[in-house]
Amino acid sequence: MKLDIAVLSGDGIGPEVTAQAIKTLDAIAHTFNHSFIFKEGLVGAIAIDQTGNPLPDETLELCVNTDAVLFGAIGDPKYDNNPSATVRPEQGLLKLRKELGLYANIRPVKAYETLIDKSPLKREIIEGTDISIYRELTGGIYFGEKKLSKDGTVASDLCEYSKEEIERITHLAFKAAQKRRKKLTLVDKANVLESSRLWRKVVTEIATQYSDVALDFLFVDNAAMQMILNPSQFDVILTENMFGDIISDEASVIGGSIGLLASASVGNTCCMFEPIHGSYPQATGKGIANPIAAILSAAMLLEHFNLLGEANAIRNAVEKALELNLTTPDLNSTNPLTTEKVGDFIADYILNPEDSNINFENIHVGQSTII
Ligand SMILES: NC(=O)c1ccc[n+]([C@@H]2O[C@H](COP(=O)([O-])OP(=O)(O)OC[C@H]3O[C@@H](n4cnc5c(N)ncnc54)[C@H](O)[C@@H]3O)[C@@H](O)[C@H]2O)c1
Ligand SMILES: CC(C)[C@H](C(=O)O)[C@@H](O)C(=O)O
Ligand SMILES: [Mg+2]
Repeated sequence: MKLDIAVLSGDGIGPEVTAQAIKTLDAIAHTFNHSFIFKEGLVGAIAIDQTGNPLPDETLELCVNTDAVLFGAIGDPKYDNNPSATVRPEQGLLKLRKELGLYANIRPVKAYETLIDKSPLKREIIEGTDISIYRELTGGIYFGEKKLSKDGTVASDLCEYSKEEIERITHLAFKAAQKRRKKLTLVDKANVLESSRLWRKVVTEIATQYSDVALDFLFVDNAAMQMILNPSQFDVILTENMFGDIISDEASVIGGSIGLLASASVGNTCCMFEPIHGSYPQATGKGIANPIAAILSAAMLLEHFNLLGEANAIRNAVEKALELNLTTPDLNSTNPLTTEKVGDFIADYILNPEDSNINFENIHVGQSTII
């Protein structure tokens, strides 16, 4: 298969982790005889620095005219720490999601057996956890009208949802639940918010078309607690934009590191794949960022194009790295590998999964090659 992939590495650790995802996709292309063409575009703080615009027109055009977008991360403290900045890196990401119509963001959360004892949560709590979070991505409070009074003392952000916005992601979430453990939990704040009451009404109506799926509801404050107390109760979680943002970072604790959590953002025509983490500016250039979230985002890209064997080859290589403790400091405090070395190992394992010449015991930080 030939795929054109727009690469938007962005800021901070974005370029480092995205480079490992590309290395992995190159190994897949080589092994399975595909052609992946990568074209780079500017986004975020680096785009502001170079063009004054967090999403230059050329980048948007590149993304519209490609098969898929691979996104790194954006964000820079020089904008985050300046409340009066008028242009922000985050605006580039939000505009991109909106313009590409990426209304559903799918964030899988899983407890890897080999990492369970590294999680701050107890084994018996997280064992067996396998959740798919369906986060609405182009509506709600992120995109409602923003106001600041003239004297700068009153501010507001409107949280607005239409029936159609709720319907389209709800169908995707129910279909996903049908292929999984047939349970869907709507996370909302319907005891307080009118927008949440609309979510409940619409989701309840649509549930009649998916009678094999058990639907339940949780208020977001309780859901945040349940995520830590009893995460294996969840199968598919459906939720609005901001709640999904927050509970997915929280859920990453189950896996052992946010550096493991990938995502797919889909709409009617375009698709984008990105780690759920941010630009982790403190780690920029240090080689300590975990590249696995970016690499698993590449696996989600392949799944989107029905390249299931290829996606599995990535997942197997990632699981091998985790099993052998060939990981970055977030998961391995005693003998960590660099971002690049983890990427090297994963790509190498894809190329030579059965190669008995790979001596896994001899992989050390500081070597330029794996063997
Ligand atoms: N999709 C995105 O591009 C995205 C997502 C979240 C935050 N951001 C932006 O990123 C910047 C930093 O935000 P933040 O510090 O709140 O969130 P962050 O996700 O960048 O980092 C939070 C913490 O998570 C851990 N972490 C994140 N990525 C990691 C990785 N790959 N490997 C190991 N550990 C990792 C680190 O401990 C880090 O301190 C901000 O500008 C924010 O707006 C961007
Ligand atoms: C950077 C920010 C706009 C973004 C979001 O809130 O959607 C991020 O936190 C994410 O999870 O992708
Ligand atoms: Mg987030």
